[in-house]
Amino acid sequence: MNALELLLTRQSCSLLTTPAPSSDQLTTILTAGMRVPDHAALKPYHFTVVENEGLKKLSDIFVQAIADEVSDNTKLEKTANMPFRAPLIIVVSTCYQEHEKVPAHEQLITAGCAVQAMQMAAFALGYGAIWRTGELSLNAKVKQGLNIKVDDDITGFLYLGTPSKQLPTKETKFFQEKVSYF
Ligand SMILES: Cc1cc2nc3c(=O)[nH]c(=O)nc-3n(C[C@H](O)[C@H](O)[C@H](O)COP(=O)(O)O)c2cc1C
Repeated sequence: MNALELLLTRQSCSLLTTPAPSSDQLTTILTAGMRVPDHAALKPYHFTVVENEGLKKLSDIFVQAIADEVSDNTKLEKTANMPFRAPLIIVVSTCYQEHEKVPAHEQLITAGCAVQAMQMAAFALGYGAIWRTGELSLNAKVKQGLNIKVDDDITGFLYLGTPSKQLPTKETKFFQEKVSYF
């Protein structure tokens, strides 16, 4: 797949199964994540790779994070199952740094670019992926369980794996309504 084909046809896939990217492929994906636009080269992100027993650990963290507020078993079960929607998850979080020229929102954007870059690398390798956040990404107990500082942000849970179903190609979104010429 060439670069333009990737950019013009990419789409997320939420139906993911094994195999996950191999160790070498994961290296490629993480390396792509490091190659993002980054003002002052702060590397204001962290990647937590969740696989194998890590998926169960993440599931436990999710459930414990909401257990005090939620008693509905269906919701608890749904939450427990979330990490098992893919064989590999990369949690991308920020590592905000004080910098006179680089405000926090720019650092968040860089971390977001890393999610996108890793998703694109996964697509180029023939895998599917979807970027998720949701209320758990804002939950302090989830951050604590993942060793993420409470003042940092979880930019995304990038779910990765092999598409279990070929989804129809989405229609092209036309740029005309979003572009003006000055
Ligand atoms: C920051 C961010 C957070 C997102 N969070 C979720 C989410 O929690 N759940 C979800 O189903 N999709 C989420 N999405 C959307 C999907 O990643 C995906 O972009 C969307 O389903 C549209 O599919 P497409 O990428 O094929 O256009 C999020 C996207 C972004 C950029």
